[in-house]
Amino acid sequence: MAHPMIAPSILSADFARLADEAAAVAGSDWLHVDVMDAHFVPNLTLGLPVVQSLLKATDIPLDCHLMIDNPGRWAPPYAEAGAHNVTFHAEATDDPIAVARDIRAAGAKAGLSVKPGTPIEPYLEILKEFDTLLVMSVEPGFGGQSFMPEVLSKAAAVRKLVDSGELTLLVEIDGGINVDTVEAAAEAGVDCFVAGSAVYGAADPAAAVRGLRAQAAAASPHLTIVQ
Ligand SMILES: O=C(CO)[C@@H](O)[C@H](O)COP(=O)(O)O
Repeated sequence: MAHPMIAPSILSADFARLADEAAAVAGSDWLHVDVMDAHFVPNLTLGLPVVQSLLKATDIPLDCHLMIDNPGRWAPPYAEAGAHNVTFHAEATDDPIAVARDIRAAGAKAGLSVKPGTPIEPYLEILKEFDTLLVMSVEPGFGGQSFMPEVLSKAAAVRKLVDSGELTLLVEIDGGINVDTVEAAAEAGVDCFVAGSAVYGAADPAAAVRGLRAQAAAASPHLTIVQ
């Protein structure tokens, strides 16, 4: 049994008030931080200095999702800074194992992310080097897009390997997660749900987090809320 983890994405928050926006989602399991470089994805967000400041402003573990080229160069400093998770894209490097090992050696959990069109089969063998698999359910780059249900087969395939004891990692999903989609993701075997607009667009973001967690727990036999 796993606790359904909710990770609000600050991409949908007010960047001028990040400390307050982190406080607004108290009770979240992780705070998802989208780092975009305008090369790997067609958008530019924030980098290491903002993450260093956020680390001082919140106790919520930071789940840094690097949508950047050359993660081998840029990922370890996020781990050294104190990020809980540092996730990079399979499509951005020829040597994901080396990047994962560097992240872990620097003290963080290592995550591998795949775009919607990237198959998971070529990466199954190396997932033992990772603590999380982040399945993108929208094209990375922007919040507020529609959920792509066709990616759920990837989450389900990895869930099977976790349940059979062949792998130990968390299955995370990112993009278009809201009250209409969270249950399908939970049924597919997701452990951790990133939600941007569904949380920060809500009148009460902390209540939205609790609501998504309760929906996920109710939808899947592998999830139960740990208080
Ligand atoms: O990584 C990304 C987008 O590239 C996500 O983290 C989005 O920020 C999720 O936003 P919503 O789809 O939940 O609005």
